[in-house]
Amino acid sequence: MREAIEFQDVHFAYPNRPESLRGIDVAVREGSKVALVGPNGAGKTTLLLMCNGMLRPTRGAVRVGGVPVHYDARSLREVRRKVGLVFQNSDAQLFAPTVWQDVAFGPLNLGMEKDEIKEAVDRALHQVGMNGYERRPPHHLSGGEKKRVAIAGVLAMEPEVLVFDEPTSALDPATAEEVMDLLDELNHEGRTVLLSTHDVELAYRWADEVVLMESGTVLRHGSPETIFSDTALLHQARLKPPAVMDLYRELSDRGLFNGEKPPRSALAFTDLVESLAGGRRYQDRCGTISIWDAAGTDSTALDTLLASGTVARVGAMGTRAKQRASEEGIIPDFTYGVIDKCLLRAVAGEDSLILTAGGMVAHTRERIAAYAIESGREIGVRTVGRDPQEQAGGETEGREKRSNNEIVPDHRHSGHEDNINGMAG
Ligand SMILES: Nc1ncnc2c1ncn2[C@@H]1O[C@H](COP(=O)(O)OP(=O)(O)OP(=O)(O)O)[C@@H](O)[C@H]1O
Repeated sequence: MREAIEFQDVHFAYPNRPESLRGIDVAVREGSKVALVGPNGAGKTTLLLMCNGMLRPTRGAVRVGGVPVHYDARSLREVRRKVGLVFQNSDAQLFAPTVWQDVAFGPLNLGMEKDEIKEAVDRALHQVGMNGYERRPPHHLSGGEKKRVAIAGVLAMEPEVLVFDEPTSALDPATAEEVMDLLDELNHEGRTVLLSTHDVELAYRWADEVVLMESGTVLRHGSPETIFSDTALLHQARLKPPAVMDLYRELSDRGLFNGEKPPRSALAFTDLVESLAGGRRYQDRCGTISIWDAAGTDSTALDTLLASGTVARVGAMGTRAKQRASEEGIIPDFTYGVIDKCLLRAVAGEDSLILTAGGMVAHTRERIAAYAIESGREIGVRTVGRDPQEQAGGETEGREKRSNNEIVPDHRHSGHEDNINGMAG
């Protein structure tokens, strides 16, 4: 796999200051999700500003897509087309009088034709769920909305790599999770995502790879499990372990675990505890997860499923799905960590429905199927309106009987958000 961005022995000092970066060697693989983690002043922002040539190393080299950045106007234009940078503070990024003008700024600068600009802006606003806000002044938006517009401004230039400095800082927990969902969506579309954060919970469950920085150096680059299970390393970086890792370690110290891989989510943690407690205690029969493609126009099959009363919980995953849920009058129970939450419900014997769109439909099916195989559970999965119920290995008997005895949940009028749970993955 190619490297999206490479830093080779990168040093950097702000004028009249000691070095903020002291020999950084890091490669970010194409298509990966990488978190730069470290305490205040570690050099995360400084390193991110190198990704699209906003800062130039005082020594060393930066390569984007295998090509060294040369810092002349042509090379910088090329790099900025490939790498989109979203600042920590959206107010520093948004300056035009309207949302539309703000998002159009990048494409305009790239010299796109009028029609192309319109198409790029519409597409980007749609992607982040901010269509309808075109005429609004950005400074009148909420923090979460500003962040989405800032992301749209970058997406309008169709970059291959997205770089976010502290994407969730100053956002409330639910908005932060929704922004992370959006980042996942963008990654599933094939983009590399690199972000900086102090939030160890976020980095632990989200990232494929973690780069731990301290005092302008990389202390370690590795898997989230390796980095967050190393107490001495975290101590050196003045960070604390994620809650799920803390629990895992305490239980390990009491001899309850025996070298199992540390879990990264509530789902994985629950499975681990259950297996050590002697296997399944309840509900041999798992629920079915139905998936509805929110990009589709026909909602007849969705109406039929909801009217059947078999769906105990509904999750909406991704911007398009959340918009569509609102248009259909559905109030979702889960709006983040949706697949894991529906898998947890399925294991407890409940049927659920996931609204999602585009490439996320296939991803959701794959993730459910992979979990069913991994856990040896018979979890039903089907795409609403497309295929009959499939069983990831199991029988369906008893399903209707159980649902007939349940109170029919009405997702079009009620529903609730789960409490924010730092462990939900
Ligand atoms: N514009 C600047 N001028 C001078 N020094 C700076 C500037 N920006 C950052 N620094 C210094 O560079 C070092 C690294 O700062 P940087 O902002 O990159 O760290 P960080 O890991 O992103 O920190 P934080 O998590 O607090 O945002 C710090 O010592 C900081 O004081």
